[in-house]
Amino acid sequence: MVYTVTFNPSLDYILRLDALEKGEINRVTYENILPGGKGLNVSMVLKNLGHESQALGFVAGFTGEAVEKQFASFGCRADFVRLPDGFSRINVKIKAKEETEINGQGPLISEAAQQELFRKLEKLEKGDTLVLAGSIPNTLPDDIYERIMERLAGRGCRIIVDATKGLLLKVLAYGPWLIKPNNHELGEMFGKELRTEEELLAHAGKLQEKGARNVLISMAGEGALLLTEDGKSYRSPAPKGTLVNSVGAGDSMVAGFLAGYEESGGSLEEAFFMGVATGSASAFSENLATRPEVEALLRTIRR
Ligand SMILES: Nc1ncnc2c1ncn2[C@@H]1O[C@H](COP(=O)(O)OP(=O)(O)OP(=O)(O)O)[C@@H](O)[C@H]1O
Ligand SMILES: O=P(O)(O)OC[C@@]1(O)O[C@H](CO)[C@@H](O)[C@@H]1O
Repeated sequence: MVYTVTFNPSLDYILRLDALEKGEINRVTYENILPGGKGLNVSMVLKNLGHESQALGFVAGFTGEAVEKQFASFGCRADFVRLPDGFSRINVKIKAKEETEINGQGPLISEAAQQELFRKLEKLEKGDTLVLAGSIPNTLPDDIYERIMERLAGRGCRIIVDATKGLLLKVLAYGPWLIKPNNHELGEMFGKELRTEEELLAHAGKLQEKGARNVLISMAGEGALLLTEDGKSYRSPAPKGTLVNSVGAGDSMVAGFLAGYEESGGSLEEAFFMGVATGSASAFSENLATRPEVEALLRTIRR
């Protein structure tokens, strides 16, 4: 079973407008509200691809109820910890000439609530996959990913971490099965801009030296690279298409990778191409990738 953990789920309020004028009243031409947060997105795309998962994390208040309800309406399973106070955040995604995002802070997560999540994670067993994705609210200790990985050590679970630089660097010692920095995040981890594929793969190798097993580097419209634990590397251009909504492209890529790995009986190469196609299918669509969209793109990049 795949479990996704999202510490700070959200309602993503997606707005489209011709131009965003600072300091003015702006009127939108399109609006939508979707459940969000990286782990939830991974679960929703897995569902679209025909794979079950269970989402874990924290929700609070009326926005939390809306997250739960909408998430369930997509046919996704969740076992969230409900917090007594506060409300799940609303993240505003403004699509004008350029994309602007305003992500909320999220509710306070008490020590007792953290323990409740840890109890839920006790059910993980050999062969299960855990996806830890997204930021940690600043009301939580920033070693929480490490604490989870420490507790699960030796159980034979595959752990995927999709987080930004500080968080990601800290979990490497626990041997995550897959990490997915984008090319900019990878550069930031080393305090430099990485321009060529050779530079990116060399630095992915440095993350492997620190403990990461497989490193998937996403590069938005430039495609992706994969460095596997047995030293093989794969590259793929992004499929051709028109960018409609890049929110969740990275999460979709993780879901596609997992689905591809599962469906191919454990081929990292197949997982990689399915990941790229799924990321791009989400980027080219108003909503998250669907199976027919992914299959159509996969045919354009895979043999
Ligand atoms: N403009 C684009 N054109 C084609 N494919 C894209 C585009 N943007 C994203 N993708 C696809 O999605 C994958 C992941 O995108 P990206 O590198 O932006 O991840 P990310 O930085 O984690 O994104 P996010 O945090 O917005 O989810 C890319 O490797 C590519 O396959
Ligand atoms: O604030 P975080 O946790 O880093 O990111 C949250 C978020 O921006 O990521 C998802 C897209 O990847 C959105 O659904 C969500 O709003």
